[in-house]
Amino acid sequence: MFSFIRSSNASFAIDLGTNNTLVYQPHKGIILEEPTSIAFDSKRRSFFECGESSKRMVGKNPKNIEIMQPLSKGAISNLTVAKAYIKEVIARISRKNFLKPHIVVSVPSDLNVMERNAVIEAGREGGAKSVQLIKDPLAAALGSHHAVEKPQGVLVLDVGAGVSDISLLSLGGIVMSKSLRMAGNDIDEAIIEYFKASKRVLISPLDAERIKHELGNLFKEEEKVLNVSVKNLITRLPETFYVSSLDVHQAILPIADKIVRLTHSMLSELPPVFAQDIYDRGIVLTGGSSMLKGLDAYLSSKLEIAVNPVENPLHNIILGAGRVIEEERYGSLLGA
Ligand SMILES: Nc1ncnc2c1ncn2[C@@H]1O[C@H](COP(=O)(O)OP(=O)(O)OP(=O)(O)O)[C@@H](O)[C@H]1O
Repeated sequence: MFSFIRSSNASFAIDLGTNNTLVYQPHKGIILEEPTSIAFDSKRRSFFECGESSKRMVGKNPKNIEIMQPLSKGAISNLTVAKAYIKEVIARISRKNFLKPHIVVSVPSDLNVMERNAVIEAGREGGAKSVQLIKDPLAAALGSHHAVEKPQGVLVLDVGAGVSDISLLSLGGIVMSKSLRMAGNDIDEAIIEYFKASKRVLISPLDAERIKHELGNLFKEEEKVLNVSVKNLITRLPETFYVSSLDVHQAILPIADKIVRLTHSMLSELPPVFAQDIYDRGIVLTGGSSMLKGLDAYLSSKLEIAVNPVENPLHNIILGAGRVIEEERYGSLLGA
């Protein structure tokens, strides 16, 4: 299975997320962490900047330059853009290596065959010698040092940017999983919509994310405010607006409740043989959006189960995928 690790071609693990891409090189660690975005110049008909430098152009780009995201809600939404993006990532990571690399890409557990094939095609045409896939929940559990290979249940809730996924793992595989194509980006969107409808102001996506990070809290606390530049939808003019954490709380609750319902539906369908394990150990909470203040306590209070956030929610999938290429015993977790 793991012949490629010993071959002369380099191997890399890639966490290709809706918002963030991370790359792990065996025995070096994380060597790239960037936004999953690429800029396209329609005048020259070519892609040029990718990652952080393309994200910085958002909102400041002339008409001929489009900032594109190859993924939407965890899956490749535009194959041409995805190929160009992966090609750029591979060019960067294997700059000093003339051989095509082997790559292991972590993907959401609910991708269908076409979506998985799109990742493999994008990887191969992007310049990889071979492409293998690992499912995000398995990588996340390994990255946070849970023993996925044992005959015991581990329940992982991953709330990323585009997808919320809850999976029950045992004996190195996924026993069952449920997902919702809704996560951190939808929280940003909910903030924008709330302020549009109730305050008649338009907030930019970047500010909505900043507001979420700084003021988002699923429990009502003492009011905090943040000064944000907005467009007044009545006067059509820009202005400075004070965003209140109490409004942000109202805006984000509906999405959190959808994540509660997803988790509840998984708990209610747990095979009895795993119920004891899960109620003893609780739910492993990961993904960037697990850092939304109060999410662990909110889930725990609504579902009456322990919810344990991982230490490194933005990195544990890539660290787990990295372990798979470093430790031969995990080779069986890979698939196509
Ligand atoms: N402190 C924070 N509070 C709330 N949300 C946060 C915080 N830090 C990061 N996030 C959110 O985490 C999300 C990114 O998480 P992550 O990198 O796990 O997603 P992804 O892998 O790109 O997406 P997906 O797994 O859904 O394809 C973004 O929506 C971001 O706003």
